[in-house]
Amino acid sequence: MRLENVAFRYRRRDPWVFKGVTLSLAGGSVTEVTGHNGVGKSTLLRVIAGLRRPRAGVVKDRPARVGYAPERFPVDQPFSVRTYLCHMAAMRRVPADAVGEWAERLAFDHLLEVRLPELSKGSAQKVGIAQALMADPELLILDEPFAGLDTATRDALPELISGIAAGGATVVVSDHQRCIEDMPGIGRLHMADGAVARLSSAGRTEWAVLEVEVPGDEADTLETKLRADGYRVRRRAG
Ligand SMILES: Nc1ncnc2c1ncn2[C@@H]1O[C@H](COP(=O)(O)OP(=O)(O)OP(=O)(O)O)[C@@H](O)[C@H]1O
Repeated sequence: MRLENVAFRYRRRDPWVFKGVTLSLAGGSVTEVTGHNGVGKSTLLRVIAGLRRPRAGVVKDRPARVGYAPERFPVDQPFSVRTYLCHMAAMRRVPADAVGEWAERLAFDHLLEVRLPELSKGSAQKVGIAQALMADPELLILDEPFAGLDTATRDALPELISGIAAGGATVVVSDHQRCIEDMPGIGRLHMADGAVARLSSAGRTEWAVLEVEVPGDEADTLETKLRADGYRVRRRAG
């Protein structure tokens, strides 16, 4: 699919979230979107998914079957996990067996009878991811899927994502935590100042290690900033 000169703002008098965005997203590719908080990653993902219409420009050749997992899964619906997922499966004409299979793969099968509002943040995140994956999507959009996940699921998700891309789907992931940055062949989009730049991985293969000491109360902010700018950050205790 392709975005041509796409611009978006929420309301007519609002500032543009982004402008002049032209990019192609190939079938079989995984693309990581990075950028500071509030720069417009979720908004770009919603436009790519077709949930928001661009105010200018065009989106061409969006695949028909889209799976989208929002940054925060809306848990205020009065259903159990099973009822919700079976309903989503029926809407997408997916056999109901898929619910149990995905619940097992994402390790929340013990929560199928729990009501959505009673889920923990990470478990709700898994349900949101499952409903996106279940649709056998040709375009898969995951907005910060790693946030709040337990280690086992966080470790398993990159392989799941690359498997879906290997089947020909176009995958776009916003990933503050940089959990998929080392995925072979991954494409990178970086958002800043209302523009989207494609970063090449060429020239980025040789990494230097720089030790920096910062005041403890600034460490979290700085870490987030550095990660959003595309750097790898490792914390040392003490
Ligand atoms: N529904 C909305 N209505 C109006 N403005 C919005 C809406 N959603 C987001 N915005 C604004 O659009 C801009 C981009 O927000 P967006 O959530 O896309 O950023 P983000 O890069 O995903 O942020 P984060 O990293 O914190 O998730 C922000 O200024 C935000 O306040």
